[in-house]
Amino acid sequence: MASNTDTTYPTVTDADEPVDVHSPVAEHAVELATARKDILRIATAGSVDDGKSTLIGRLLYDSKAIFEDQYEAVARASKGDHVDLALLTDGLRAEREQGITIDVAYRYFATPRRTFILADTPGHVQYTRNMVTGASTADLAIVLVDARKGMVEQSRRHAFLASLLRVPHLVVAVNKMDLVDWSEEVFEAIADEFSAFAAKLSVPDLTVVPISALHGDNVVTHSAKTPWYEGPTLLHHLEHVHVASDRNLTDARFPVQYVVRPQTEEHHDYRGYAGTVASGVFRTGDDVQVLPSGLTTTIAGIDGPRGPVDEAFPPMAVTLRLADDLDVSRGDLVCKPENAPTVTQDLDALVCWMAEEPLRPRQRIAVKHTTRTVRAVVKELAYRLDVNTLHRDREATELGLNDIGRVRLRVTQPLFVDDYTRNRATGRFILVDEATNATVGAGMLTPAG
Ligand SMILES: Nc1nc2c(ncn2[C@@H]2O[C@H](COP(=O)(O)OP(=O)(O)OP(=O)(O)O)[C@@H](O)[C@H]2O)c(=O)[nH]1
Repeated sequence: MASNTDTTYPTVTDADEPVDVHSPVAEHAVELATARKDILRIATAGSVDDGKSTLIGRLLYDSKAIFEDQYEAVARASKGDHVDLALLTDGLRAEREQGITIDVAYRYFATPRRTFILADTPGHVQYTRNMVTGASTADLAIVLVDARKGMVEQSRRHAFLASLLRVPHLVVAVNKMDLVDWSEEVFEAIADEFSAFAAKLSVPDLTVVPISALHGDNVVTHSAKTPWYEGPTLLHHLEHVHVASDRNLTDARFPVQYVVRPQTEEHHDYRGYAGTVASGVFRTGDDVQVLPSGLTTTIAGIDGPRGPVDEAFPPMAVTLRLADDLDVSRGDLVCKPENAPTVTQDLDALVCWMAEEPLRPRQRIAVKHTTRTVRAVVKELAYRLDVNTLHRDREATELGLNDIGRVRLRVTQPLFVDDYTRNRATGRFILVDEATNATVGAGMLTPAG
């Protein structure tokens, strides 16, 4: 068997992010994951001016994730008494958006305990779309609320989306506490209202923190202004929230991203299948099944970026070597014979529509599911959901921009799917306009109800 320790294989980039598939950030994430650092993926949401940029700036600054010269530039550009940390975030955001139509910017920061990948989803325009994009892979969502305004319609909407996307942990950051005199009553009223709403949504874990992003209170260090608050600071919670058990380590799913066949003399008989483990655990010697062929074999070896590894689990990017020379190609799925996903051409999903041009029955569209892209036709729109009242409008004939509804699709080739509630990686897909290649929707395969 060929050894690969001195061979550089291309890095897997696109199995984990639904939209920003080729970003260097995704590559970096894979790097970090394979280095086995503990990673927390965070999605942020808030309405305009709630202080999201300031909070992100504060987290980056206080965790020393920015360079001194960046801070000095921001300090010089700030008006008034305070250094405007939002300039930092907005500056980065502007840089990121130059020339590319990506709405979600990913940022990194790290503490000795954890590495954080923060999906910064601009609140004002198309927030549903941005949040769906950012939150579908998130371990935790932060919803910002302005303490002066309390819970507003968008807070409800963001909490609803986080629960719809099955984000396991929700944090409500009650910001601008300095503007309500650090009032415990104001904070408690918001916390109570939010908890009551979250209880209706099956939010598994809710934490509410009183903060001032501008002044840094309870963001990284405990504030002397809120002696009545005994909970964790925001960063402490982010560092300690327990996420390992949120990952599905039961159902082994490895969507093949590409076949690795180095063209060098030395490695001419090497063949591996590269991808990111979507769920479950793969070990050398395991019996596996490849879909759609249904053929079975065993794993001869697993190669990580730094050489062979004994086992692979999500979200590690690895190359699997199989004992038999099967015909495996991009879009195939490696799983375990006794625990295969559903193979189907009929998708029944909650779809969040993200295009100006509405979604309508009989429309043709492309479906991108894990590493497989297939053509599809919209068979039926069962209902459109009102996110504020949770009412289902069964008379609806189309889904407009940012609408959510239950849609049935028929795809031209089988997909290997799981229920989204069980497996976020194989239970979601994105909808792509065939003509423009733009992402126009995101779907979650959840049981019809
Ligand atoms: N007093 C006070 N002002 C704050 C606090 N956090 C943010 N602000 C101010 O609120 C305004 C809006 O903050 P941003 O961080 O730009 O708000 P945002 O939600 O990120 O807005 P977008 O980026 O446009 O979505 C700015 O003037 C901030 O300085 C806070 O804790 N206290």
